[in-house]
Amino acid sequence: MSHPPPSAEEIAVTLAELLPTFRHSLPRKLPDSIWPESAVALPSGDVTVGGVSLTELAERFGTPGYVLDVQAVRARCRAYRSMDAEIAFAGKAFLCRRMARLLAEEGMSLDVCSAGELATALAAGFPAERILLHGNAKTDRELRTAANAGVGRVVVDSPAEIDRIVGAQDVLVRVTPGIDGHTHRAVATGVEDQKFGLSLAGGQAAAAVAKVLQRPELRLVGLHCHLGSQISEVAGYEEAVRRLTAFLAEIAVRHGITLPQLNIGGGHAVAYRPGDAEFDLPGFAARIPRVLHYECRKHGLVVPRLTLEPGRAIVARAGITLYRVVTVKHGSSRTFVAVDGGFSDNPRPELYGSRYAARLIGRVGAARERAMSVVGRHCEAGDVLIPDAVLPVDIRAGDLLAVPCTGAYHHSMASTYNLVCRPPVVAVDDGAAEPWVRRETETDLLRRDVA
Ligand SMILES: Cc1ncc(COP(=O)(O)O)c(C=O)c1O
Ligand SMILES: N[C@@H](CCCC[NH3+])C(=O)O
Repeated sequence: MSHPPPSAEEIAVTLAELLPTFRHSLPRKLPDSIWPESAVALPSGDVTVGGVSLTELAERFGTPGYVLDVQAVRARCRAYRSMDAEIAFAGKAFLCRRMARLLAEEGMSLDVCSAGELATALAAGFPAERILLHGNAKTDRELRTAANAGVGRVVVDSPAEIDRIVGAQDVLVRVTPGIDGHTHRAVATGVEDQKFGLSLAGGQAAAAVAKVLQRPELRLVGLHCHLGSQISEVAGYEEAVRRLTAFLAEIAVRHGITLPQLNIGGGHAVAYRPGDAEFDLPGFAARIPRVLHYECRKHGLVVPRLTLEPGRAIVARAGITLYRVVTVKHGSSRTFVAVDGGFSDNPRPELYGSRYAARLIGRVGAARERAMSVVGRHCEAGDVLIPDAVLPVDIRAGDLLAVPCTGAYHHSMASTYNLVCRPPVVAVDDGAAEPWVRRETETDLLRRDVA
């Protein structure tokens, strides 16, 4: 007996039922903007990054651990370097010797803000002339080390510092332009009345310029400003270019000099969770040089060389943190998934209320998912990594979790709170894993404990 052919509606229902199963039976790229481009989800529930299995990385190097996709970092360096500008990576986002060597290979410059960052860059053989020294409280030792090493430029952040700069040095004056980048107030540095820079409106920037010019061994090469961090709008940068170009014109009139460099800092936002606002780099690359050229023409200035200082936008998305679930506790109103890391490897949720996503790695979890709190291991009730992570309901001790977009300001802000050792950084590239920074051990901790 022959069956009547299925209706279009029946075919659609069958396909819809089969599709999820089919989808999970093939490797697929992780769809959202928060994973490195190379991330692939496998039918087993594992994820590979840079061609390396995250499950294998966790087994080989332990957890918690930071994973860094080398090609993702290089791709971001190249995206920025395609602009007609000097690109100085902000070392505070993530720095180790191997990273400094990668940056040198990619033709980047480097912004350092401490003796430690400077020592790391120099130990890696990073060309000193491509280093800029930042900081609102540079010590004499740091200024001396920079001078001895032949560091390219010092970015002046206070009037008193001008007297303390050692030797013949190229300097930029850091200007506070009075621009709100609409970001978290802890990282908003373009606005008035805070510790960074010299106010444009208040005249402190103009006074600093005059003071630098009084020291003949210093060469004033340009102006700098940094609006803040995790800024998603381009408009603030356009306004910064307008205000700083007007100031360059004022300097030209008052002192008869044309400054050849304009550094408008970094701060370009990334998405930490799907749907978060991201910085529009192509829009920025199209608009900023146009505004700069227009303003320079208007003021009759030679167009200065533009410098950018992205940190987060270069490394954030290249990084992933791997955690092992230690215990799952069902509280009165929520489930707590406690992992073997936390505040010490990621203080950003507590500092800025930053939000992340997490993914179960290495097995296919229950189809049903629910929001739960991924919490750290530290002795603070606020040590909550993700208050609302959507995870399979059968999550259990021993499971592996990956938190993407942790390449910037995670390793660099890690602490040893509770004397918990800091995680390693393992770089992945073309199917191979290479530790760049090893895991800290209790012996490391005790080495500093000298009495
Ligand atoms: C002077 C300076 N330049 C560049 C950066 C890099 O910022 P981001 O990592 O947000 O690009 C910072 C940090 O905010 C900074 O203080
Ligand atoms: N540490 C901050 C950014 C500060 C930028 C340094 N000026 C963060 O994790 O977002």
